[in-house]
Amino acid sequence: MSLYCGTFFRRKSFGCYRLLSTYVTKARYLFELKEDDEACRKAQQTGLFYLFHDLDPLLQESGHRYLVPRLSRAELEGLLGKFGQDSQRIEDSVLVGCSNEQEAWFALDLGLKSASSVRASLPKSEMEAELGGSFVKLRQALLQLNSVDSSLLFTAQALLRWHDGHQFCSKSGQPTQKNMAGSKRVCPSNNIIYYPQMAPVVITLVSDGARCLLARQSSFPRGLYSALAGFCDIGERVEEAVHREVAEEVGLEVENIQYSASQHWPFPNSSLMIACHATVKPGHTEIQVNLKELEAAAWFSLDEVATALRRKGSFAQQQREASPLMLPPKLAVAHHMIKEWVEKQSRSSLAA
Ligand SMILES: NC(=O)c1ccc[n+]([C@@H]2O[C@H](COP(=O)([O-])OP(=O)(O)OC[C@H]3O[C@@H](n4cnc5c(N)ncnc54)[C@H](O)[C@@H]3O)[C@@H](O)[C@H]2O)c1
Ligand SMILES: [Mg+2]
Repeated sequence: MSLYCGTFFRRKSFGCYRLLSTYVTKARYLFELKEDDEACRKAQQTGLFYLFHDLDPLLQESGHRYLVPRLSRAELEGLLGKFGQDSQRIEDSVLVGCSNEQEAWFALDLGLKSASSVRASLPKSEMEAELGGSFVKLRQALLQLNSVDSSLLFTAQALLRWHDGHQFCSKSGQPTQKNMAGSKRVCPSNNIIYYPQMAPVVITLVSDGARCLLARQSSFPRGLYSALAGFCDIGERVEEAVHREVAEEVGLEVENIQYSASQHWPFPNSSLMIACHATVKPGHTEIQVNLKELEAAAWFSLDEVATALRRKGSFAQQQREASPLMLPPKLAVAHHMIKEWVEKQSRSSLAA
């Protein structure tokens, strides 16, 4: 039997040869780049770069989709040169992933305002003209990106935003320094290490066995309803946060909490969405909406939700067609949970 097959190959590890999957090799490589500044600096020589301007990613329109261009080191140096910047600026980039072939991917923001002239914000429209693309608000581009690109851009934007907001040590007030990969910042005066943070958020799809509970905030597009979401309080377990958020927002007590999925969500800051299903006790279904948090909440039947899930078109199109219920886009974990609930309910009504 050959020791080489498909995505597996040999690597010397702990004094003996063993097979490592492509995934494990990638994970170990990324770990090395985060830990070792020299290795990361070397990876920047052959890596690819996603560009941002003031946290908006560079995108290129292609029909109804957006493509996400990446620049080689040589292309990036050429661009920086045209705007009077030297290649030192490349070290401001943050590591966001790598290919199966260990080509490292970085994100670099050339538009963030900085006190230093070396880190000057480069002019947006001139850069767009030079690059043949535009810097687009990530929220606006969401529906026109594929899931791989959106996930990568979510990570990149969150990391760039975190670095921009953590330039100073909260203890000493001194400037902090980014490591080469951008996986941490250190205060040189007291060696405090700061790591990028995410806020845990629970999102719960409550069911009474036949219907599911969806709610909307006044900031949502007209007609859009989603599952109940809320930030975890410090010291809280996920189950406690689910109980509390549902009680706070709609005045119900839930049971049978089941984890479904999770997602990193960059809006408005970096959140880790933890999606759960839960049920209310039979008969305990009367909603009391907390109007400080929500504009409305209601129970929806399987038929109403399944019909809304099948609807295609942008929110604007659906609003023009006066759709009675609009659901979150496919890439939101709320969509995934609602779909999961519809599938489960449809299976059990078929079996009945
Ligand atoms: N991806 C998805 O499917 C999906 C769906 C719904 C909501 N969300 C996200 O979930 C998040 C939380 O939902 P919500 O707004 O209903 O939360 P919420 O019900 O906890 O209410 C928000 C309020 O919580 C407080 N808060 C406590 N900790 C906070 C923190 N770390 N950051 C910001 N505010 C904090 C603030 O007062 C804020 O106004 C939102 O940011 C939203 O973007 C994602
Ligand atoms: Mg909420």
